[in-house]
Amino acid sequence: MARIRADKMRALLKVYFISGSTNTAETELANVLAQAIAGGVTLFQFREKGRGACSGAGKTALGKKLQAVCQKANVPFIVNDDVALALELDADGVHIGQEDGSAAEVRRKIGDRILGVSTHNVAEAKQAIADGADYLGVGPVFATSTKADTRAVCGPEFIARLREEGIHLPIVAIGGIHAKNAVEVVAGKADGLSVITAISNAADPKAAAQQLSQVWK
Ligand SMILES: Cc1ncc(COP(=O)(O)OP(=O)(O)O)c(N)n1
Ligand SMILES: Cc1nc(C(=O)O)sc1CCOP(=O)(O)O
Ligand SMILES: [Mg+2]
Repeated sequence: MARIRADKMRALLKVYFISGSTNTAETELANVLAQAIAGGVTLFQFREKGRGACSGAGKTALGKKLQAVCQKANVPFIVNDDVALALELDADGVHIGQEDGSAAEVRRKIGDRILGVSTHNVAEAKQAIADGADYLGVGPVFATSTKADTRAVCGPEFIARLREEGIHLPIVAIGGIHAKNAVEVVAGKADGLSVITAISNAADPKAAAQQLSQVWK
């Protein structure tokens, strides 16, 4: 296997759905994911965090179930934070943040699998690139109530600023994105839209994913 090419990575980031069992009122997250994929989700991140989240064997079992949904539809399956679980499941990749340890070490552990790293400024972005990231997660571009410990809202225009500073790795925006403001993110030079509640809380996850997908057309 070889590292993913930047053009393929950009295509996968277009509609990046992130979720865990605590993000949806629907008891079967696998159903929400299947509907979202039918609506055009291009990449999925299993992020099992927060009060009431599964751990241990329950987390592994849920991960396997969601991975099977992704595999059926040929959508790559990324694991948030938990490198050991990603290796156990033979996931397609891992996403880590600045508080999750060394990206270089994660790259050594996961080989050619996809590595995403959250970055908030040019120095972090350059370090993530040097460490072997395949894409950068940048946010929060808008206010979000899904994650309490975010940095300050940076606005979608921050991504254009990173480009001007010479950061050319694929970038996915995150934080408070929904169908109505997604167009601002696209105009701000992001390669992709990553969302939790815009899909996980939607009455119709398929339609929600379709609307986000439509922004790229
Ligand atoms: C695509 C994407 N971007 C950013 C994040 C946030 O990662 P992190 O800062 O490590 O926070 P947690 O998600 O681990 O709470 C992400 N998960 N995905
Ligand atoms: C997981 C996460 N990371 C963020 C960051 O800024 O790094 S914002 C965020 C939550 C995104 O959820 P929603 O789409 O519901 O706003
Ligand atoms: Mg993290």
